[in-house]
Amino acid sequence: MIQFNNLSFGYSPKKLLYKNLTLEIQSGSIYGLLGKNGAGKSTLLKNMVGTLFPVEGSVMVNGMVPKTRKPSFLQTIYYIAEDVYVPALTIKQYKNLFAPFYPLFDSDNFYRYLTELEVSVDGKLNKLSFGQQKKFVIAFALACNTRVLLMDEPTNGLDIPSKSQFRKLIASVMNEDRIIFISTHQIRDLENMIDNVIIVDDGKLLLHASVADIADKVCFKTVSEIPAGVKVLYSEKMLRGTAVVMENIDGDDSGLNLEQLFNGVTENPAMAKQIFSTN
Ligand SMILES: Nc1ncnc2c1ncn2[C@@H]1O[C@H](COP(=O)(O)OP(=O)(O)OP(=O)(O)O)[C@@H](O)[C@H]1O
Repeated sequence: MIQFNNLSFGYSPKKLLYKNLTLEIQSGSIYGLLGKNGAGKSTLLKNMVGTLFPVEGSVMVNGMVPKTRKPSFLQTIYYIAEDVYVPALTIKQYKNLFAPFYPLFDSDNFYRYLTELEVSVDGKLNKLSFGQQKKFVIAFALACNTRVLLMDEPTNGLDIPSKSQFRKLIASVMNEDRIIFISTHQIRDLENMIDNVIIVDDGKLLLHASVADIADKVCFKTVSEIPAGVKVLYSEKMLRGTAVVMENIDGDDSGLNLEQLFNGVTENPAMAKQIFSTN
């Protein structure tokens, strides 16, 4: 479990980005972290891995304090940054150098993931294309078998087949002890994969809800007229009617449209709060 307890964080002491953030992230779940540019997504991930740390309050990852960066903590968490960096080493050299830091590293699976993601194992890593480097890092991260896996824009730069392969791999490595936490703008890449959604804006937590809770509280419809007497979180004129995200008063099961949900929550946070705070 990851617990943010009244966490405040700012890059400058005079201007806090997060103020009193309290949030609990459960094991056994895949989280999608969404937010506009500059909303504070990467900052949140860096607080979890301990490269940034709170000004006030705390963050605990499976009972450990990230900022101490103890080996016993670092071997349980893997963070894929948005911009990957790979040294001028072969895949084998890289594995021999870095895998020993992760006691649960699975070499057979590592090569299997590379094959499934179609990353060539010959030559130096820095000669691979950006997308191939990204896939190499994903394969390595998955093979580390850490209890916490944080990924910042993992599908950025991946081609279409690789994105679906990525989703399959994530589903295959998930278990009840693990937390997989993905920050992204590529909303479509997350649909059908995540079971919890977190939306932040300007350092504020606008939404933390399970996909089941979202389906319970709102429905996604295309209507000819915007319905009256019901909370409409978001509407958008389409070719055939108006797409709406509205309060789910009839218990409809209309699936999830993360993009529309995101637009509704960020444009209308007060209404989102009202809808999602009801039981
Ligand atoms: N090293 C830094 N020093 C000062 N301010 C920073 C630093 N890194 C980020 N910020 C600021 O903190 C805020 C949050 O940045 P962050 O990178 O967490 O956003 P993000 O949601 O990940 O954005 P994006 O989607 O564009 O990657 C932004 O206003 C950004 O300018």
